[in-house]
Amino acid sequence: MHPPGADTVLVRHGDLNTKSNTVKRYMEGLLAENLEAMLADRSIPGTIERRWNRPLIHTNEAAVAAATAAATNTFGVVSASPVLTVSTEKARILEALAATAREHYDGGTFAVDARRADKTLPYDSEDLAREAGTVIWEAVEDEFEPEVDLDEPDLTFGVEVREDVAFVYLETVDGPGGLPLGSQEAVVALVSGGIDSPVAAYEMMKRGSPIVPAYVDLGDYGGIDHEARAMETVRLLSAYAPNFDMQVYRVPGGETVDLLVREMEQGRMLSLRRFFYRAAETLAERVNADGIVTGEAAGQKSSQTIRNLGVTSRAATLPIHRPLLSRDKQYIVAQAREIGTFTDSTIDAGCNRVTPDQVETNARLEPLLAAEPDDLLERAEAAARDAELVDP
Ligand SMILES: Nc1ncnc2c1ncn2[C@@H]1O[C@H](COP(=O)(O)OP(=O)(O)OP(=O)(O)O)[C@@H](O)[C@H]1O
Repeated sequence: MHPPGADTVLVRHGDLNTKSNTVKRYMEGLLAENLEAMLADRSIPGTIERRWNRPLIHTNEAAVAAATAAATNTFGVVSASPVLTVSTEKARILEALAATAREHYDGGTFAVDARRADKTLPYDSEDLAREAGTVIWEAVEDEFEPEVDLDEPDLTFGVEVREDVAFVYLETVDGPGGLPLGSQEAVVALVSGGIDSPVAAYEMMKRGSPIVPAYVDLGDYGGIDHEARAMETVRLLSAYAPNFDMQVYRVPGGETVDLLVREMEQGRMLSLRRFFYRAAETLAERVNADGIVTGEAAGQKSSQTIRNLGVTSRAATLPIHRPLLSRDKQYIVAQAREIGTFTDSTIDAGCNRVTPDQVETNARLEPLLAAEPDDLLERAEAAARDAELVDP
């Protein structure tokens, strides 16, 4: 919902404001590039203007809702509003508010949220809010019985007055927050066909790290559905990063899984993790990434007890980031739904099928190393070198 004639999107960012001016300028530049790419990917007309702390997207009224949606899918954006731009003259602002009220008010309570960045203007935000309330009231009172509610209004008329222009809007749509993608170094994302790993990858992207997705082909223990699901989630994630390459490295792991199932009972799941981490690390060297991200959460599975994570993580020297470590499943599922990667599928494939009858929750490194194939980590390195790039 937007004021009649709105053809601009006001974009707000958050964490960038805590940076030094040089870093902030750099990050704002990245944000502008990412916004441009997002618009182009969705064929939305628009140009980006970098002003004050608020990037603006200039588009047209027919595209302003789609441009707002694109902005609120861009990392680093806290919120965005489709706005009508008018001069800072109070009469013009009040006129725009009255026209907006006539178009969109249909009963219920309302409030005015007025902000003023330029303290030299001949009116302050309180005056403006008061007069705006009266003007809106008068615009609709013939048809309705308007009511003001400053705490929980049905409709909020927003006004933001800057140095040389003012913006009038009705809607503030939340974005993901975080930092612009590309402002941190890349990480290799271990993605399976599950619910958690795409959410973990998304969390790293949200903090600015492009991801290099890696899927370990588990041979007969994975299967076509498992891989298809992993690819589909990467494809969905790539919509948040249209100007970043999101091809997937498919790491051949089938033979090693067969070997582990044949030769190990207890602990084989942990050795498989060690294979994953070392493969991811080798891949990271290959693509110049600085970390690994997984969807693991403390205690979610036997391989994810704090002790087991401690033992298996030693297969890699690069940091293994686990943004979901402290999250409950319910939270992760809600987040997966929110970002669009949730899948209802409950196919029994992937690591679950490798799990032995007797699970290990309390591993120690030395016995695990003694039990696993001697060349496990060399196998992982070779597999990462042989990994092929596939389109998700
Ligand atoms: N086949 C695979 N290829 C790449 N990474 C994998 C694969 N299987 C598991 N992982 C990684 O190991 C983590 C823990 O594995 P787990 O067995 O819990 O995965 P899952 O339940 O199949 O999937 P998810 O954790 O995504 O819900 C995953 O979050 C993912 O980062």
